Amino acid sequence: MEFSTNGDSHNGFTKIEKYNQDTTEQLMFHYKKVLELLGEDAEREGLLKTPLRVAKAMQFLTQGYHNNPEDILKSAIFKEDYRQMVIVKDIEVYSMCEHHMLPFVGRAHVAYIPNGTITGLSKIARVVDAFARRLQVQERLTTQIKDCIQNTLNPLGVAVVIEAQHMCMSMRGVQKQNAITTTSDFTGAFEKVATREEFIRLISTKSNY
Ligand SMILES: Nc1nc2c(ncn2[C@@H]2O[C@H](COP(=O)(O)OP(=O)(O)OP(=O)(O)O)[C@@H](O)[C@H]2O)c(=O)[nH]1
Ligand SMILES: [Zn+2]
Repeated sequence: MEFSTNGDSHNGFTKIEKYNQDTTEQLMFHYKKVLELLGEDAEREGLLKTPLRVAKAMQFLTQGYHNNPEDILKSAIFKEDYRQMVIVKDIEVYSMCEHHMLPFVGRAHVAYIPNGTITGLSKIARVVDAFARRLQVQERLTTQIKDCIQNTLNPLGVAVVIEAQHMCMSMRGVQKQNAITTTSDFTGAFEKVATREEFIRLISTKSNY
């Protein structure tokens, strides 16, 4: 898959400028059919470029299949004797539920306790993105982030909490506008109640920044 970026940041996201041509053309073909099956006139002016736009959007939203999260973490590992909790909280999550291919959106809070090595803070958020930008269920997303950090950094423990709202539950189906789903997974030191409670307390505190 050819993905490249021009480094242009657009609303905080890097704009992808190049897509795999064959994949894009096939997606365009099928999305044009989807428009027609939904009762639209795919030839009307406003929809002419829609199959292309959707083809690009869907590749953007699933680009995580082409990222290797373990390599992301390994690209910035530093020896450091800090052995306390490191928490990156309020990481925006934009993912797609694998059942309806509708978004679920929320925040991830990730912590680990280093065991001789630390990783670049941004890499934690990049790992979240690499797993979120796929068709997912929130439970698997939570566990994959935890396993990746545990297996790559080998820290004393990892904790991941994700809070998210699922569009398939609000826009359609049961139509509950305010339901938030929380998932969590822990390893090592976070199995201890006191450590886990410290993590929960720290992610619940409002920052003044
Ligand atoms: N466990 C879990 N379920 C999810 C997630 N995202 C969506 N779902 C659920 O996936 C389920 C799919 O259920 P089905 O009965 O097969 O699909 P459906 O008929 O469209 O169900 P409704 O949404 O209840 O209308 C629904 O209950 C969704 O709420 C997720 O991340 N985790
Ligand atoms: Zn869904």
